[in-house]
Amino acid sequence: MSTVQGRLRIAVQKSGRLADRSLDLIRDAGLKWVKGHNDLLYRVENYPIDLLRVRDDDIPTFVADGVCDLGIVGENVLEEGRNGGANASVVMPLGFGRCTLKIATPPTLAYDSPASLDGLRIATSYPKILRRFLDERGVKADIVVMRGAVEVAPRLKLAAAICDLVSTGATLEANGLGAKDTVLESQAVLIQSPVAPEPALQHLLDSIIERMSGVVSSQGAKYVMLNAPRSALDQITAILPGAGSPTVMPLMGRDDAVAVHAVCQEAVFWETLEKLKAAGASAILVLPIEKMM
Ligand SMILES: Nc1ncnc2c1ncn2[C@@H]1O[C@H](COP(=O)(O)OP(=O)(O)OP(=O)(O)O)[C@@H](O)[C@H]1O
Ligand SMILES: O=P(O)(O)OC[C@H]1O[C@H](OP(=O)(O)OP(=O)(O)O)[C@H](O)[C@@H]1O
Ligand SMILES: [Mg+2]
Repeated sequence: MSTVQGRLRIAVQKSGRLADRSLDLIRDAGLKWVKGHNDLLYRVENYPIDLLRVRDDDIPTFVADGVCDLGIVGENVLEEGRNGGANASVVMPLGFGRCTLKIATPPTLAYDSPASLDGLRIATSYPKILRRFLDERGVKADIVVMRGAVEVAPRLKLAAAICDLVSTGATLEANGLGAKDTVLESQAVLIQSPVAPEPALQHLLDSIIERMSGVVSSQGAKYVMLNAPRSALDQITAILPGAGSPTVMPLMGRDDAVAVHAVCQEAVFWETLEKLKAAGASAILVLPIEKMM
């Protein structure tokens, strides 16, 4: 049973890289709140739901223990937080907060493969994930845990190499380190508690998940409308990126051409429009999609 009677709880990062995008997703799923005095808890006005704003490291535990029904957290934090007990399950990847946990080394260290780390010290904030990575490859290395500023460890001679999150690579570059092997690819995920909510809230929980799924799948998706010569229909539908079966409709007074409407799940670039045009398409419109279910 959820700990608060009559209300669902969603755990989100209070401040940091995932905070804004997590609230955007929840807002796009139709939830409304006003920021009150209580910084820890946002009370949703239009549904019996509270948003619990916490350090991201605490989110997997809150969700695993049933303190929260849902949570939004990076896969890196979720993996690092796994233990022997009941865990939160991943409902879906959310497409933001993408980063990679990588081994990085200074130029003075000869690195060919993880075996090059044998006998060395590696600094990281992700000791469990790194230990598993090394064990799977039979590499014996010491791990020194740092909560932040991991990239300074080689300069301070605290460690020979590091294992840290990378996205643009600017932090590594600024510290004279080079990215090597990938330990984990990560993005934000929606996680769900193994503890069921009280029965009266199950329907709301399912509906929030479905709405979030709709928001995520409509992100980047486009609605494309165009006119196509019948003779080029196969070629044109093949060019449309990530379109399932497009809708094909007659055009009034035209036997030789049809209107094609398609939902494209992948980005529609100018290059795609140029290819469509070259294949005979005309009157091409690309529209954003606000909601999808
Ligand atoms: N450079 C990055 N680019 C994209 N996503 C990142 C990057 N660094 C981290 N992330 C993702 O964002 C999550 C949150 O990062 P952030 O730096 O805000 O965490 P934090 O400092 O641990 O915050 P908290 O105070 O909540 O503990 C990370 O766990 C990771 O999933
Ligand atoms: O490859 P880059 O784009 O440079 O990003 C990588 C940096 O981003 C993260 O830290 P963040 O900036 O979130 O600060 P933190 O270490 O205080 O969490 C991560 O720990 C790296 O230091
Ligand atoms: Mg944290």
